[in-house]
Amino acid sequence: MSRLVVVSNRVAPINEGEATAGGLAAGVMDALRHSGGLWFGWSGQTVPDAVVPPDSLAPGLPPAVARSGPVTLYTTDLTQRDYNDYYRGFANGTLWPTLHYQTGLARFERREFEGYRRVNRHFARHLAALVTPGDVIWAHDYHLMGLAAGLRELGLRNRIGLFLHIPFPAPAVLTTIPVHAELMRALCQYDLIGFQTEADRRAFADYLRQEAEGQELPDGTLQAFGRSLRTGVYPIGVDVDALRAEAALADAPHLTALRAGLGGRALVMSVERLDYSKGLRQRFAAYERFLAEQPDWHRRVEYLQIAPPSRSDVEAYQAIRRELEGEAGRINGRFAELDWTPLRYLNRSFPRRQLMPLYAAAQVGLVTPLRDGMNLVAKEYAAAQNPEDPGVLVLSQFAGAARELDAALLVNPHDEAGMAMALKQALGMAVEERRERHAAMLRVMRHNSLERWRDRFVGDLRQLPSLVASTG
Ligand SMILES: O=P(O)(O)OC[C@H]1O[C@H](O[C@H]2O[C@H](CO)[C@@H](O)[C@H](O)[C@H]2O)[C@H](O)[C@@H](O)[C@@H]1O
Ligand SMILES: O=c1ccn([C@@H]2O[C@H](COP(=O)(O)OP(=O)(O)O)[C@@H](O)[C@H]2O)c(=O)[nH]1
Repeated sequence: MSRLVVVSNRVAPINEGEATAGGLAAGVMDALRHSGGLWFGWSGQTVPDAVVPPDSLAPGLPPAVARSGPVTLYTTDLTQRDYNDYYRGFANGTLWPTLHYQTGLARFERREFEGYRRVNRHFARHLAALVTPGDVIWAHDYHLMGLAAGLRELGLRNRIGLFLHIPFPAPAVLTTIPVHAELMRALCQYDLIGFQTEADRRAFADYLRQEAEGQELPDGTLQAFGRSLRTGVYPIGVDVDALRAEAALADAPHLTALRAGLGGRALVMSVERLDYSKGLRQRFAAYERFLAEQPDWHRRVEYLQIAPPSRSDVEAYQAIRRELEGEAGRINGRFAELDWTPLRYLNRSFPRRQLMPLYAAAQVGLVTPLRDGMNLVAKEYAAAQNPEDPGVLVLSQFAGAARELDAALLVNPHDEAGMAMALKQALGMAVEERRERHAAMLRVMRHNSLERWRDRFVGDLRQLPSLVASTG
């Protein structure tokens, strides 16, 4: 069978047990561990600009190689300029906010877009030296919308697919990016584009129809910018059994410490990168409202928020961090007692295997992003629960996960009063209802597993008729 070559900006840490930076790295590593293959991406390190001359067409330093089980990891450093223009600039200053419907936080600099294209071409050159004609190439996420175009320029005719982990917005939102047409033209050099939800796939097809005179054929093929490509919906899943085994480690020392601190109080828990798209500000406000309206819950509940800093050199991330620090202090100042801290706010990351027993100990998982491609934490929380006495997942209707986990308590993350009510409902929910909701979520998660996500995407990519794969 043809070899699988994975490309993403972020790769998982090589050392087992280190905290993964986000759902993509966690999901791809879990998926690749079974099938094996080659994974190429950024090392997470930057080097001074002087290492690579500014106008160099060469891809820079040769990639470093490491092995993690059956996965061979090739990683490359970014120069400071590339990091600034591509990662911090166009990817996380323009694409991330816009694709999450936060156009007010997006900026656009032509120079950064050029940097984005330059790094995509550099990735393509590195990759071209590693792949053979029979390999299938599976690229990931918004950082690499231009990778297939770079590979085609170098003459590669391999089947190339992209899975977009984050939302694809309505055309009216995407077109706020001044270079949307150039970006989408490059994106159409992929043979297969996968989305988390049908709404995302539909929005992409709508864009091509409305803005690029595209067409959708009866068999689902899209035609635009002189290309034919396929699309599909592949919700990323989790390995329920592996997560349940991690969650069952009841003697973990950090769990003992948590239990001692709780002293029998109910635990409400949230975990995410400190990102404005995750809805922390609105969630803090909802919790404050809950405490103000439900004095009988004082001293009987604690909210643990784990929020490791992320992309901290992007201004919008610095602003949300400052704001949340202030809010956490204010809420505790308003309600805390000598023997009760209602909100514990931790700005550090934990390895996932340490998080799982904590989820299992939490009566409520509060996952309320303003927008999210999927949100794996929602699935991990549900997987961690004891089926006989499960906790309740309170989930944003705007997370991709809500399409599958509709047995959760769904909330609008902009509705503080609604979230406060949902929290009360979750904390008081009878065990029969909790079991029913949990069983329904577990059924969906077992069906839409991580394995199925990988197998369906890679299977569809492998099966593309060669005509589709080679036109261009
Ligand atoms: O690489 P970083 O800049 O540190 O950010 C971490 C990752 O965040 C995003 O994750 C997304 O993928 C998840 C898995 O499919 C999905 O559940 C979540 O909703 C998305 O936000 C980002 O898309 C990744 O590229 C980043 O590596
Ligand atoms: O301290 C932390 C915080 C998060 N995560 C993991 O990071 C991923 C976050 O993925 P999600 O899809 O929820 O959001 P993203 O960060 O990718 O936007 C999940 O697997 C979490 O378990 C982790 O291992 N340690």
